[in-house]
Amino acid sequence: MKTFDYDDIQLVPNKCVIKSRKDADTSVKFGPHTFKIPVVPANMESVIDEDLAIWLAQNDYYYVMHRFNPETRAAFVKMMHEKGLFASISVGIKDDEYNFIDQLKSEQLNPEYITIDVAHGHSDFVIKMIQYIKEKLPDTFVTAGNVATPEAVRDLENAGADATKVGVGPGKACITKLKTGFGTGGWQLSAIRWCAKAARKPIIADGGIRHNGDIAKSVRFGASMVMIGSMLAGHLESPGHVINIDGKQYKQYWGSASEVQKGAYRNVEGKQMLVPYRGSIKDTLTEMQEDLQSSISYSGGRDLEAIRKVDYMIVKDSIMNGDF
Ligand SMILES: NC(=O)C1=CN([C@@H]2O[C@H](COP(=O)(O)OP(=O)(O)OC[C@H]3O[C@@H](n4cnc5c(N)ncnc54)[C@H](OP(=O)(O)O)[C@@H]3O)[C@@H](O)[C@H]2O)C=CC1
Ligand SMILES: Nc1nc2c(ncn2[C@@H]2O[C@H](COP(=O)(O)O)[C@@H](O)[C@H]2O)c(=O)[nH]1
Repeated sequence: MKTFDYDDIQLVPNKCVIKSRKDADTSVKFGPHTFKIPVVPANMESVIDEDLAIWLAQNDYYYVMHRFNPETRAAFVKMMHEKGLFASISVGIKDDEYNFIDQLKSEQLNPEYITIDVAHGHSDFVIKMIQYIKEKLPDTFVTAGNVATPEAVRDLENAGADATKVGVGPGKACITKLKTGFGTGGWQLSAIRWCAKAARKPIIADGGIRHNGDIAKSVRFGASMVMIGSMLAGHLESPGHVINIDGKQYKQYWGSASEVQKGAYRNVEGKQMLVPYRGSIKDTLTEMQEDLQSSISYSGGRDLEAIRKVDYMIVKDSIMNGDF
């Protein structure tokens, strides 16, 4: 199969029909809510915490809280609902997680969104968890992942998932490709395209975003939402500490399957690294929205739908020469 990734593609402009980029509508409906932009910070401990989740929900951005403080999740759902905000949490697939779903049901805490967050989402045990959540919390919008193939998307959708998350190994802090030989690293955008053709429900493109223009490319190839880790980790609001090295500021970004996250060197498929400090996430999200408005203008339309129809050129191995 001929494959490509974000740097191998350029979208082809169409005649502009809007007077100003401000007139381009970047909003997206995902599940029961409509959000400002099709971007969600990764559900990683180094990317999101409760304060950031509250700010994102208050400002019409989608968020997914991580699952690495499992005992705080029920209180988190309650707190968000008391503030009049939507609750969006993550679960795994181990036995305790079934007790947690039972707890949510018995306490009538119905989160609007649950994301099943495991490395290898094409699994009987993910299917079982989807079915369990849908039985106990039928009104909750369930995203399941991560997967890499159309067959996986169809299996999870057939089990009841409302959305699937695509991307195995393209992440910046990822070493899955090196440790296991598997994944979509190097062909993530092709994987989005391949999976989106089979999907009957929304897909989230997860991992490998390195530039704002990659968001538009993800939308072009079928993503409804784009999950971003490293590019959203280095902010004032991000959980890690600011670190000064030779007059430059950085923040720590660690993989969810790293030794740092796991507290042990077992089945490690992620690493810790430094990302440049970028100030407030508010400015970065605003810039992403402005760049996406520009993308819509280049697509010759007024909203995200227009991007989905544009032509593209494969420019393998050429476009990054000297650009950055
Ligand atoms: N998107 C990506 O490319 C990747 C993301 N991650 C992230 O790292 C975190 C930890 O992930 P994960 O290890 O799945 O979470 P868990 O530790 O919750 O493991 C998931 C469950 O699936 C079992 N399992 C069987 N085969 C695999 C496999 N190949 N990989 C992982 N689990 C398997 C595990 O058992 P056992 O542990 O006994 O094998 C465990 O019971 C998550 O947040 C995940 O999103 C991790 C790697 C890749
Ligand atoms: N293989 C691994 N993938 C991981 C790990 N922790 C998170 N992730 C995935 O990466 C994306 C973010 O990617 P980025 O390119 O935007 O930085 C995240 O949403 C997860 O799917 C890990 O330890 N190993």
